[in-house]
Amino acid sequence: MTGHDWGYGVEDGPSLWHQNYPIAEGSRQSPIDILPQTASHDPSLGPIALKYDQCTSINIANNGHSVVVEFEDSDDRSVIQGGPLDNPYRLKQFHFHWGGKGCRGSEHTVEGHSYASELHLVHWNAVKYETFGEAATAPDGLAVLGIFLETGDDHRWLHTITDALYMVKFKGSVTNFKSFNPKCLLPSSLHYWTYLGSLTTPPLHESVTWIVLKEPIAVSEKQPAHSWWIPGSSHYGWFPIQTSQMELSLAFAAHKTTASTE
Ligand SMILES: NS(=O)(=O)c1ccc(C(=O)N2CCc3cc(O)c(O)cc3[C@@H]2c2ccccc2)cc1
Ligand SMILES: [Zn+2]
Repeated sequence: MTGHDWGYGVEDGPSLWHQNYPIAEGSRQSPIDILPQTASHDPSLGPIALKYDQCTSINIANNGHSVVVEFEDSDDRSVIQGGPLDNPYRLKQFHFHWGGKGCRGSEHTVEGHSYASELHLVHWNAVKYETFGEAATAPDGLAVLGIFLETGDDHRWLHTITDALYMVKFKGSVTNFKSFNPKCLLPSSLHYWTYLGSLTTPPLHESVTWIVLKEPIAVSEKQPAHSWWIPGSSHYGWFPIQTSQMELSLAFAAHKTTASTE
């Protein structure tokens, strides 16, 4: 998996990915434009359940396409279940899709409306598959929870992540990022749309059950106040950087409360 044969530029962007990844022209490719009026209500779909209490984040890394927070996934301590899923799926990582300077970067759209950004919490089916890599190629291997980010009030905890971005400026950099619980990134409602789709980046495997929350979370204009290119990344990673450089341990020390989710 070379990280530099695709990107978001003119020479290597999404419209060209099919050259190296023919599945780009497959039958269940993501992202999509979500049309709530035509989405069929499926009464057999129950609520999704997130068990993130014993979350163990390990590190934050810049893989050249995005900044990813990895989790310990050796057991079922952090899982998503319910909704369209037949069994629990383990949290593996989360990452964001930000837009270019001043442009809106969500991957999914709702009736053509783009959001400022989109958070993806990536989970894998450890009941049926031995490893994440194996699950990532299976049609029921992954479940990704998509959460839209909209500009609005200052998000109390997002600064913890944006402050950490200083540590992973360059592609391939990794830094410790312990005890971050993504529960604080959830909106108050877990109402969702769901469909069978794919990874939104190469290798574009058609292995994702998408669960996209209807309610966005708010990030303040201040948070993406200025953004900058992540040197060394093939992706114009316009990540919001806070002016206040808070000590990461200090931010986590404050981070003992977990958001309540219904
Ligand atoms: N946006 S998304 O659909 O939620 C998504 C989910 C997972 C992954 C992921 O884990 N990938 C794909 C991209 C990638 C790039 C790398 O440089 C890398 O080292 C790993 C990955 C992994 C991946 C690679 C190969 C098979 C499966 C996953 C990427 C995107
Ligand atoms: Zn993603």
